[in-house]
Amino acid sequence: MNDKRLDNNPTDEKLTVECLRLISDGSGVGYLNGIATFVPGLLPGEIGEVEVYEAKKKWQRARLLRVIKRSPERIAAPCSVFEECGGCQLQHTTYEETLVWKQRWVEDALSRIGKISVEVKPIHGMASPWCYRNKASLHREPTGKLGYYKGKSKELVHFSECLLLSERMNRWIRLAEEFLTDSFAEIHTLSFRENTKGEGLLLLEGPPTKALSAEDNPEFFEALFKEGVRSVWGTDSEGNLALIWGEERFSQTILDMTFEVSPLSFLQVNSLQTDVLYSHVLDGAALTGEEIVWDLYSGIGTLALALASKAQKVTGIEENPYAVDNAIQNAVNNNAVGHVEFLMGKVESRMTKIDEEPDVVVLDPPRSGMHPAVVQRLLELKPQRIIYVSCDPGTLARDLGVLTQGGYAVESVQPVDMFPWTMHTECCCLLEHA
Ligand SMILES: C[S@@+](CC[C@H](N)C(=O)[O-])C[C@H]1O[C@@H](n2cnc3c(N)ncnc32)[C@H](O)[C@@H]1O
Repeated sequence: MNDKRLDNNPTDEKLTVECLRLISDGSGVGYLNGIATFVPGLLPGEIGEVEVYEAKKKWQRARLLRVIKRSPERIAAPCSVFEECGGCQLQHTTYEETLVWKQRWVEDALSRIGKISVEVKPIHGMASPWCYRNKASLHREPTGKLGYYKGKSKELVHFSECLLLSERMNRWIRLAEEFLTDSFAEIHTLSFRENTKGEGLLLLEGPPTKALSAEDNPEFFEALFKEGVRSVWGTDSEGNLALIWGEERFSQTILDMTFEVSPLSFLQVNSLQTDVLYSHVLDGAALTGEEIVWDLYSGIGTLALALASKAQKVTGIEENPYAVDNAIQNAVNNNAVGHVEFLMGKVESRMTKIDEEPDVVVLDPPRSGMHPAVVQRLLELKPQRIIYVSCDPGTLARDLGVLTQGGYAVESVQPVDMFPWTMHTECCCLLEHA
């Protein structure tokens, strides 16, 4: 059936489409003979010449060949590899316009998927939306060249400067390209992290062939140290995480608290906006000091510890053992021992074994949202307030739909732009039990 349509509509045929809106992957959408046609790079109000490369019964994807009528919101993408690189989807329009669309995507998801009628607060954008990422994962070619994957492919896109990273982190990447040509040949991925002090951590990933050693390339480590990198991690001969060189502890400051983070633990990638996001969580939780609080998907304990001084007790649940170790140490470092407990395991199974009933639940699941068993358990426990932090409006809307049918009201939805120029949007939602 699909092939037949493609036969009737050969891929090299040039067609004209008018873009009506942006969908949540950043593509423009218009209609060709009543078929929804998704065109990355086309903006609302624009007319584009396109060619279809994938056709289904009800929708098709097309490649933009040229813009015939231009939107006043179109800008020249500041990044020279924007069109090839999969990292950003929205650099062809103004920052203000990207915020307008992110706001709409949240509103649409909540009403269409969740069937929720709520006024979404204006998105909290960034005053300066560049150089915000504190983490970069680069893939490596045998030549030593580093790059990002192009879209969902394994094709590498090289760049001289990524505008989402600090100048310092871009320099670390150049150093790695310069020095890692012959040594560490088996390394296929390099992940840098930078904290708010400008200190860095590097994780080298590859197959567990032999233990990595700083002796194999001392010039590289010296050069990194001069530029602020404080530790390099890799694997030992059994494939376990091992410090190759430098300081064991790497920490990040959030809301004036200090958190140790292992190379394999989750950390919010936008340091400035993390404070904004967490402030909304603290406001939503509205703690008086009496409450039993759960922090589900607690990572290195950032939210749990930010809440601890205002609660009777906070219990965090997290499946990543490195993150749980960090959280336990972070409780000691931030004088919260006795107020917090961190449990390791999957939220869906671990939460059924806790012998206490929470008044307030804060949760920040991965993009896939909550496991259905977690939603059901929350409906049984009926905490008075739930603060749901989400990086995916679609799964957020799905979960909120179930919670609202089970007796919760969505009191507020606050989008925060944690990922400028990309299609991603973070939200902090407050729910109250009736
Ligand atoms: C989006 S992060 C949030 C972490 C933390 N709240 C923060 O702001 O840094 C999600 C966390 O959930 C953990 N996770 C993912 N699935 C899980 C599950 N089924 N049970 C427990 N933890 C899970 C991940 O390891 C990660 O640390």
